Amino acid sequence: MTEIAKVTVIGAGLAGSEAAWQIASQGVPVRLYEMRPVVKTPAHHTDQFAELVCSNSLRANGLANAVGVLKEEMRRLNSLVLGAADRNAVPAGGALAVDRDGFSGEITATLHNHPLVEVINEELTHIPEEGIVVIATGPLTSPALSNDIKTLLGEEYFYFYDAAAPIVEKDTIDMSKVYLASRYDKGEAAYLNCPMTEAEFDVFYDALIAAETAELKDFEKEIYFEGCMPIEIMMRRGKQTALFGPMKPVGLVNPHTGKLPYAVVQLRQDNAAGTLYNLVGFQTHLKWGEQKRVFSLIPGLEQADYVRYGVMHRNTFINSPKLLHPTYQMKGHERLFFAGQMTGVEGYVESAASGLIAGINAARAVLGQEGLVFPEDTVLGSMPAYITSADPDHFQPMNANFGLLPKPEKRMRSKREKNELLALRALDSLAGFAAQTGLAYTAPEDEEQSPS
Ligand SMILES: Cc1cc2nc3c(=O)[nH]c(=O)nc-3n(C[C@H](O)[C@H](O)[C@H](O)COP(=O)(O)OP(=O)(O)OC[C@H]3O[C@@H](n4cnc5c(N)ncnc54)[C@H](O)[C@@H]3O)c2cc1C
Repeated sequence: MTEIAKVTVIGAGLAGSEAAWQIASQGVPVRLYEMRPVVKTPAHHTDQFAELVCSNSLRANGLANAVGVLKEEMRRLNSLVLGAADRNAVPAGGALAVDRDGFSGEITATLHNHPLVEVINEELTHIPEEGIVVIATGPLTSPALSNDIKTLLGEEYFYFYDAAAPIVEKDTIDMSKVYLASRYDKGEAAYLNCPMTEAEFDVFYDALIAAETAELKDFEKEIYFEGCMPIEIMMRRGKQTALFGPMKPVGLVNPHTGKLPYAVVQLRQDNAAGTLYNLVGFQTHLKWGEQKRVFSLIPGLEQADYVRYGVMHRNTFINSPKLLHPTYQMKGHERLFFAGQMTGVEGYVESAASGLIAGINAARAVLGQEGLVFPEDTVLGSMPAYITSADPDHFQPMNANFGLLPKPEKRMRSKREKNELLALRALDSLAGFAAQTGLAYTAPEDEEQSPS
């Protein structure tokens, strides 16, 4: 019998651990490289796999929230990370929070004890030149490997920090107050514009410069020197600065009044489906609650729902819209897979979810099977669909959210009903996909017993 080739997984974080598990679960051997504790990162404290570097919460657990649906999908596909999280859960209301040592300890032991997993505690400084490789080295990828990846991808497609503006759901914008226009009517009217009077701008300005900001970690302080300025810092330099910058009204006559507004906040379409819009130039370091409070002073955004708040933090990630297939394979280098935060998915669960898909597909590549593109109406599939189809010129990482899923066929009365429908549709779609592709799938007990 011919020996099955080993897959190399680099990084035993949330994504790499899940990827290694999924590969080994398909009978394919894995060589898993983890540099800790030999080489440390600025945020990890232990030598354990899948260490949670900050909060011990994996966020909402129910189906009312997209990240809850994502967890349920992962449970059904035999996820190591979700299994360990459920077994090490601590009381946290509607959230899934874990005993961090128990959680990471279980994942570490499971992989160490797996007969198909060889663990090597070593920093890889170069991408191996042969074989199938999953690169899952996370937001704090070691500098040597970062340089090697940057050389492979091209400097312009590799980023060291994430300076993202908030993103809102289009359905929650008050469309009676905003207008569609491009500056000087050039090209198609691509922006939704939120106009402000001088009095509205003054109130907004005072609230913004006094709002509370999140604390920067020491290793994140370099960010501001890379030429990226948070909106609140720009505003603190003087009231006029933003009026000549991101809030400049020139060329944006308000068709409701026939006049130029005093200031404008522009919203740019963020996904192909047109369900999400970002606040152009509003990268910010304000605390999330403060963003909701201050940005609700922008006409049209009073009731807006945020699928992602603005952030500025150290984050190694790549331009996935240019570089990746939805299988998490690199275009033109299909033996290389990327997984985790570095692909532009954001969060513990999302990182593990991308590891799950990359792992399944890496094993399939070794076995000579075609890669699987998960359906876009599952939360698992909506993430690679987003990161590989977003605008490459303004690409920023993204959390799981219902705005990434195709709209329901019929209009629902309330957002709650719409989300319920999207959640059930996602789980149905995953069950159908698993049946069709032969993916190992565990139905929940009530589904198994149902007569249909
Ligand atoms: C400071 C900080 C706080 C965060 N807090 C949260 C939070 O509270 N909630 C949340 O949902 N998300 C949070 N995130 C975002 C993100 O979800 C986590 O970083 C998550 O751990 C990403 O998973 P990952 O598998 O991509 O990377 P990681 O979990 O970081 O795993 C990458 C692994 O690769 C290893 N590695 C790196 N380079 C090499 C190399 N050259 N050779 C071998 N091994 C290597 C690292 O040691 C690490 O173990 C935070 C991120 C940061 C940076």
